[in-house]
Amino acid sequence: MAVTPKIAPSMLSSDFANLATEAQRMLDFGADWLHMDIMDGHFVPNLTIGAPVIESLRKHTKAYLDCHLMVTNPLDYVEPLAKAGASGFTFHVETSKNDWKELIQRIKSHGMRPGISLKPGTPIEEVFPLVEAENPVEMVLVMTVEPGFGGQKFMPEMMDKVSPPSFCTYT
Ligand SMILES: O=C(CO)[C@@H](O)[C@H](O)COP(=O)(O)O
Repeated sequence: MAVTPKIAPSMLSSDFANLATEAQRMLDFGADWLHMDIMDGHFVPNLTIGAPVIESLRKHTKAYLDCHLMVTNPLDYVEPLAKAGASGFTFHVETSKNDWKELIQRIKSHGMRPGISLKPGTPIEEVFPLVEAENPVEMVLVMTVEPGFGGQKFMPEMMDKVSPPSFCTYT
């Protein structure tokens, strides 16, 4: 199946006082999606944006808002982010061991696209059940940095998680 790469720059390094302008600049440079890093200061030691910022940005762009939920309780964010206009809702496998089926169902029923993310220390096999499920996620976000901050050094060893053998084994 041919996969078309998409460019989804993280807005984490934006001037948040001018987010709409920064977002348009990314789109003018050819971004397909806008990657929105949502952090709760609990799952990761940083606090960024939430539904109100997504809602404000949605008033200025029709772009795909690819929300990455670095939060301990992703279920709490489904309805607020759907109402705010989020397009994608990617949660972490480390925070959803027991309720990922409900999460996927809720995300989809609220009109958003479910994705799953995993930290560098989490084996890729942990997300296979969510990819293989009858009602699966539609994207896997392999973290190549520790979640929580921008500007970190790329971890090339993470590429083993996205090499064909890992998924060929799965498929
Ligand atoms: O989730 C994260 C970091 O927690 C990623 O979205 C990127 O690490 C954002 O930072 P830069 O791309 O600016 O380094």
